[in-house]
Amino acid sequence: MKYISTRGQAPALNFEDVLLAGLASDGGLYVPECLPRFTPEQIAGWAGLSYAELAKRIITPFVADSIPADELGRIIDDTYAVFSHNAVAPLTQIDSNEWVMELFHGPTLAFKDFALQLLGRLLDYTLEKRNERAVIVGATSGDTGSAAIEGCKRCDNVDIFIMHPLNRVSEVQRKQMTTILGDNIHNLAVEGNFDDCQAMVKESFADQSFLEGKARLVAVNSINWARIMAQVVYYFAAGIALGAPHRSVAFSVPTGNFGDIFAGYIARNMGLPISQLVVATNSNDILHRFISENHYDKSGLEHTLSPSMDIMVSSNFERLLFDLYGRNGAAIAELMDNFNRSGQLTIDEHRWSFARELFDSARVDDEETCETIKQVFAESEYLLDPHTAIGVRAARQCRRDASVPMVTLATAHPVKFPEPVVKAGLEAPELPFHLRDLFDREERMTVMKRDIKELHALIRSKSRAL
Ligand SMILES: Cc1ncc(COP(=O)(O)O)c(C=O)c1O
Ligand SMILES: N[C@@H](CCOP(=O)(O)O)C(=O)O
Repeated sequence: MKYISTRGQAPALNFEDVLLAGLASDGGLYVPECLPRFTPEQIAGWAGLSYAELAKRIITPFVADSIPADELGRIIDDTYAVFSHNAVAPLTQIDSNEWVMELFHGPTLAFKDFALQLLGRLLDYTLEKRNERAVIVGATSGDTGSAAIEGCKRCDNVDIFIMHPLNRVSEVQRKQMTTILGDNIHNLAVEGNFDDCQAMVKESFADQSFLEGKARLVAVNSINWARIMAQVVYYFAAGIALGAPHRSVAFSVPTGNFGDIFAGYIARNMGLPISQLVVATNSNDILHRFISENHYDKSGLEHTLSPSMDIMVSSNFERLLFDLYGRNGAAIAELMDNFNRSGQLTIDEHRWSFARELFDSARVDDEETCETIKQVFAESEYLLDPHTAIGVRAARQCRRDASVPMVTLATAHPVKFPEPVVKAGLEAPELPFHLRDLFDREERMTVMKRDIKELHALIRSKSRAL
């Protein structure tokens, strides 16, 4: 399978090179040139498979020319063996025909583990095989950081630098990142917001001269196609459990960088009958404004009770635009150029209407988030984390057809975000056994300005590869 850039100028690559590439050299994001499509008979035949077996069937066509089947099988088995629930992504019913898919049974208690446990192993395998070293630069609003560190901490061939916005992640999130100590792990707390951190990641890919050709720069954010690929699997898992391919399914997805919901869109294009995708945002509602009014415009970033979604510029939105513009890279390059200059974007009406056939959206503020946590707990004694609460509220607001199962992605465990739980008048849950001493562990991080030169100097001084 070949991968092409959304901006049409970068060379087409195979999976291995895409895994190691991050952003394309023209500033675009890599996507498969042509998606594999499964027949209803194939999908029906997957009922009852374990999560790992299902993952092998879905991931194989994306990686087959880079990773032999037996290696891939071993990597996938190892990846999903570390999850603490046998079902890996269990479904819990919270109302009639309404479900949450729990994506928080991995080591760091958020959906990021699904892709980053896999990515760490894929990187390890690939770098070892090529005898190469890599520098990872990532941005996090709280969850990607710890999942990436957990996923890559054992890779001897990587140095990992993770930027988070100073004082803008929850205590548990920060501790999960900063207490994993190792010579190859570097936590950087940036005086800025998530968008600043993400912009510095992209600037680093655009000009890699600071590496002096001595190491590869690798992305762990969802700009890396491997992240999206791994996240496609759980849509199939939920859909099949609820009757696909004989029955359609709808999903509501707490959304920030548009990676998770984009994986749902890909699952649909691969043959899963998804009839509706709900983009659920917090007050940082740029994506809701696009879906509801065809107006994508950058405004100030607010600090909310769902900090992982405090994101304004959504990287993966470009991947959707690429499809909406008939996969015309030149058109996307121009569109993104205009957006970078003006901070605004509106697309042709017919393209937007096409997106609206599948996508709906809702914006949920902090007060409504706490109300929803309280309401769902009163209805079913099920405790939602604030991001999932946004998803559930949006699902209830936007649902098109009550006969279609509606699944909200439970993207994090509530233990990571005690503040909104307590504000909802409920008791915060206790940390699970493997994190019980989290608050006693030694922390290590460096505070820095939003300054690309400072970042690159730090990387040069700390990376073992440079
Ligand atoms: C808990 C949680 N929910 C939802 C999201 C949003 O997901 P995405 O950025 O893929 O849209 C994130 C961060 O990305 C997150 O950490
Ligand atoms: N919410 C994320 C933000 C980064 O998104 P990513 O999916 O592109 O890695 C986080 O928790 O860090």
